[in-house]
Amino acid sequence: MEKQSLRDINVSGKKVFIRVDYNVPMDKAGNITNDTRIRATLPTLQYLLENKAAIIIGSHLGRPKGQPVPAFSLSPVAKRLSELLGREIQFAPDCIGPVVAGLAQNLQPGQVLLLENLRYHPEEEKNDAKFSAELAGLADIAVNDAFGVSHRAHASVEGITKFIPAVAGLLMEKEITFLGQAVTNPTRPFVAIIGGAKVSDKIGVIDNLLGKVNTLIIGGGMANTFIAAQGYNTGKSLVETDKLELARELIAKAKAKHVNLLLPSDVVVADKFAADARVKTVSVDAIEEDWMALDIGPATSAVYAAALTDARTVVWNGPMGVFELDVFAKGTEAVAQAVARSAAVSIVGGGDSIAALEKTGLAAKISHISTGGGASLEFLEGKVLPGIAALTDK
Ligand SMILES: Nc1ncnc2c1ncn2[C@@H]1O[C@H](COP(=O)(O)OP(=O)(O)O)[C@@H](O)[C@H]1O
Ligand SMILES: O=C(OP(=O)(O)O)[C@H](O)COP(=O)(O)O
Repeated sequence: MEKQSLRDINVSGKKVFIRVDYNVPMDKAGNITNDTRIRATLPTLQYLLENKAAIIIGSHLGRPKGQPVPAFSLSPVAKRLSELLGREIQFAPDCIGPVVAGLAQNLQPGQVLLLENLRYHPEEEKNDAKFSAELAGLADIAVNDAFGVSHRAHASVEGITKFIPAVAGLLMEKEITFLGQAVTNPTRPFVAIIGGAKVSDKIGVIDNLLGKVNTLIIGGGMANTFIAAQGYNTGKSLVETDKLELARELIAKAKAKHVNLLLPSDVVVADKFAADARVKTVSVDAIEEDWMALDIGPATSAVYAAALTDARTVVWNGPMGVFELDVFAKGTEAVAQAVARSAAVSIVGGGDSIAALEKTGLAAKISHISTGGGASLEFLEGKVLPGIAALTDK
């Protein structure tokens, strides 16, 4: 790796601000439903503790839009981290301000302080210099172990590196090494699978991916925009209406580039977003006004599974449906089974994608589980992620 990592510096007796991605899925009651992103940072935290650093942890959770929204508090994460690390974690009521500065100042080597959600402040996402400087003022060194958010030029990810030396954490190092190897010279056929709900964030990635992959499989919420772009009614489905033209261009571009672009031919529709909804499978040209597409249908699953049989490299971000509800999890399960069965080097990334994969029990069959979804897609595109670019060169 061209960037310095924790191993290249001396952290003994230092205060270290570590940016992590603890944006973990939670249920409505506030229980963490998948803690992979927390567990993935333990080697870095243990390394820092063994090397006698005082640790200040910063993270976002969800998208609270610059407001202190209690449902997005990191408090449940503090509890889980304490259990996993087997030691007490101090939890700060905010991420900046005099109280936090006092807690950071008194922090001793071997102690751990978790800050409250960085996105409670709009300055985080604006990459505000004053906010970055205030975070930097808490510590001597910044460590980026938040691969999952390194495609965002945010204050705690990018801005902070302008004020204190910044290096990669051990998770970041692992992600870069693995994804780098897999995507520099992928064994073909190379298949990318994109689904999930962050459509406007990720649809732009498809343009570049069309220059890299042999087959592109689209499912989940992402598929609905493509279904609408083909002129079909999508009822109450999640659709990004301002991306229809882009979706049409992508369909045309795939054709011109001879990329096998696979879109659903059938979908599972429901009359509401709930486990007890009325549910049926319909062809994509038969979605009725008051219904919403919440999973790919069985015919589509079969086509997608067949397209994965001969794959040699697979990158997957975004579930094929609302997998959290069993009735809409079948498409994701079918694709997970096909990826697991194939001989491909497989990379599955993203907070919800990891949760979906673990629900299928097939996680052990995947070559690399990446903590980043959007980040791994942008890395795959060949983009330099701002959070990585900002780290100190070797
Ligand atoms: N057809 C759909 N309509 C609405 N939401 C969907 C649909 N398919 C999947 N989803 C939702 O997408 C979410 C995950 O999307 P995303 O955040 O993009 O994935 P990741 O976290 O893996 O990057 C899941 O919560 C899932 O319920
Ligand atoms: O969950 C995340 O991304 P992902 O859904 O692409 O895996 C990261 O924590 C980034 O979150 P963001 O997309 O709200 O910036």
